[in-house]
Amino acid sequence: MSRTTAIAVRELSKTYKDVRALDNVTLDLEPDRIYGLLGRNGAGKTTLMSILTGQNYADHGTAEIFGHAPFEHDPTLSRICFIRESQKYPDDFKVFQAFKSAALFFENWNEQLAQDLVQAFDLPTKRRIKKLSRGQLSAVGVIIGMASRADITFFDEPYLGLDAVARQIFYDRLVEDFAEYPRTIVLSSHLIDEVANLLEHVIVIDKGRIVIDSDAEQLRGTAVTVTGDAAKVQEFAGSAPVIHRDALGALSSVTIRATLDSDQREQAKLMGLDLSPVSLQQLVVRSALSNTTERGLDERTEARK
Ligand SMILES: Nc1ncnc2c1ncn2[C@@H]1O[C@H](COP(=O)(O)OP(=O)(O)OP(=O)(O)O)[C@@H](O)[C@H]1O
Repeated sequence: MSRTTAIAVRELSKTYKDVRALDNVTLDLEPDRIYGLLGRNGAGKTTLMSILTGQNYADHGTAEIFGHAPFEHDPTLSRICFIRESQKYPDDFKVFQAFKSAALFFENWNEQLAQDLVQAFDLPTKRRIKKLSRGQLSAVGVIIGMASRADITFFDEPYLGLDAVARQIFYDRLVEDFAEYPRTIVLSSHLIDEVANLLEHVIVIDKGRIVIDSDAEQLRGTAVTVTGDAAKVQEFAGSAPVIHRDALGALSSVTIRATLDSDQREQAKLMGLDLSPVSLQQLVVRSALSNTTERGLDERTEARK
């Protein structure tokens, strides 16, 4: 593992009875970056995060955080904060007590940030946690995750029940605080378009396998949608792999995997074609769909043997 690696995962696999939740996952995550861990329901995101935080075991392979297996090394665990969608707190805990115990556990805890966020989310700190609404409960997790300023923070779909305004507060404050106190953030989310601008690096997992592991900017440049006269679109697309195709009479709109240079862009313009960028959400959805199709083909071929 190089000195610049925060998380190193090698050939990690995990099977629950007949479900292969992780299938030979290898990844390196650098410190001080915001990662998006994206994927469909049941793709393996929570399983991966729970192994990385020492709350679950892999059947095969290794996972290291700052050079240590998390479950064997307490000092490493205290550098990690894991906020889960269905975070559990002790019965009868009040909100402020949850913050007090987090402050004791996380050495970089920032009380001022916690208080600012309490105000921003309008959270009743004296109320018992079990009486909170679903969105308020999520706000407690978000506040702990942010105010912990842990070296690595995992947010596993932390927004359940948060309204659009509260989610925007979360995104804005995360970016603001990250700019001042960079750390490694791993954010798992289904709301890809909402979080797209936050992410510096994107990891897409599908059926336990990594299907995309790419810098977010680079990833956006790997596909383009070409729209115009169907024959010209076809000519321009040539043999580039097609991710998606829409036809409307003589017009067509084709999304291709290609990184265009300025000459090719000029050529498209001369041909009267329109080029538009592909959103992260589209790329992720298309990758998951093509993985499903390929896996389906693999499995059908296997079955015939
Ligand atoms: N304790 C368990 N016992 C059996 N199967 C499990 C267990 N935990 C997870 N699984 C299965 O493993 C697969 C991966 O689950 P995981 O929770 O990691 O997915 P996820 O990507 O976090 O999904 P979601 O986005 O829906 O939260 C799923 O098929 C799930 O049903």
